[in-house]
Amino acid sequence: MGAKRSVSDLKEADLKGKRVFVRVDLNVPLDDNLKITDDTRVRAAVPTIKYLMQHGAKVILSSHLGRPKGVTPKYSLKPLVPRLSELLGVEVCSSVKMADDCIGEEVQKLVATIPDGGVLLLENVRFYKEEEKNDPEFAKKLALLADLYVNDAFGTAHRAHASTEGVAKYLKPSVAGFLMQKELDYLVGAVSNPKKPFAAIVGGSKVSSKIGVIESLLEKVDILLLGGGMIFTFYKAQGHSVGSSLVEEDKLELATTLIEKAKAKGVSLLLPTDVVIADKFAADANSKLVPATAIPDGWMGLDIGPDAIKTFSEALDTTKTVIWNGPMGVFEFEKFAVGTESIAKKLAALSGKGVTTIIGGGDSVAAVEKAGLADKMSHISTGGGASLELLEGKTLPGVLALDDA
Ligand SMILES: Nc1ncnc2c1ncn2[C@@H]1O[C@H](COP(=O)(O)OP(=O)(O)O)[C@@H](O)[C@H]1O
Ligand SMILES: O=C(OP(=O)(O)O)[C@H](O)COP(=O)(O)O
Repeated sequence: MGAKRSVSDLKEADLKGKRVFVRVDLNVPLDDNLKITDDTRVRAAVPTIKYLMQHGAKVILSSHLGRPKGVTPKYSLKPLVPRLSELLGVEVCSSVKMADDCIGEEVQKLVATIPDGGVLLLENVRFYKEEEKNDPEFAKKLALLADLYVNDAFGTAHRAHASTEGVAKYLKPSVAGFLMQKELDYLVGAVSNPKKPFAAIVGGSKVSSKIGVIESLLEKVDILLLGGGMIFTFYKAQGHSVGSSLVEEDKLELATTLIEKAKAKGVSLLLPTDVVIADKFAADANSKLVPATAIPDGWMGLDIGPDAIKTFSEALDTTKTVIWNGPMGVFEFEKFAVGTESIAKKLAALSGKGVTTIIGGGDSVAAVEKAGLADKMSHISTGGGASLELLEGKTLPGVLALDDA
């Protein structure tokens, strides 16, 4: 996938008075009172919107929220309007309006009222099943609203949907927004051309969900640190007792192959030497520390131990680029969050010393945010699934559809 045209290539002459369809990812968590509990994605969408506003464009924002089946009030994007208005600045608040739909005559009428530099937020594009089917007729109806297209929805760029892929065929130019560009710069740029030594930390629950990432990273990294639930499949494959830890029996052979591949490629693959085990999968479980290779029956490994943290930290001290995907333990339970928190702290400290630190989406981001260290990292991805697919070396349809640079 070559470089894509960016919104920064569009100047005042290209934008003034133009209707710009901007696909953003405003799929944020809402509580029972429809309050936003994490506005990271809203904040991340702001630079592109502001740029377009400042250059006199009429900004039409489109996003999905959740996975609704048809029109579902709890998945309306209306709760996003106040925060979006706040972030875009008081003088433009009045121009953030809400269409009750995302296509059709009424929406077209509303679009016609957007002043230059104004913003309109369309209703959840997934209220139409045609969105996820990438229906060309639906994409044409979206395209009818605008003159050009900006895709800044990195978190949804792995979906070939009408608003992320189909619509790009009918609107030209079709360009990447600033967030999309930044995500690609870090997750493709820094990873394919990293300052070396380059380390990857891969954790999370299952080997099966990370095979692609591990295989792809083995081609690039000098050091690979493995943590989380997946390590027990590796230990079992090596003949160790893992008690009732998470194991994927059908992935034992694969785990052995991955260890051999790392050896053949000269990648230093480190597994935790000690683990914190629990007598049940619960926040209030009894716990103790044991060597990772000697977990007693009836106990399960839920976190990496202090010795592993020390070994991992020392290995990371030698690096210039680190990418992290997946927690080191069940960080949702306080007792088993130490490994994940320690790695987050280590990466924050390394960032301070000029090491490029990239957090590849999903639960690892939640863990870094929980530790209050998000602003210390070089880059935190806004996409879980999308960043995984990129790290696996896949091409994202939402990016592929954009104009080449
Ligand atoms: N030792 C473990 N045993 C069981 N589950 C684990 C263990 N370590 C981590 N996990 C779980 O893995 C989940 C995250 O896995 P995954 O979705 O693969 O990560 P990510 O979202 O970062 O890609 C977390 O919910 C965490 O509780
Ligand atoms: O939250 C998202 O993905 P993520 O949880 O993998 O980061 C995106 O908004 C995509 O949503 P989807 O997985 O319903 O297509």
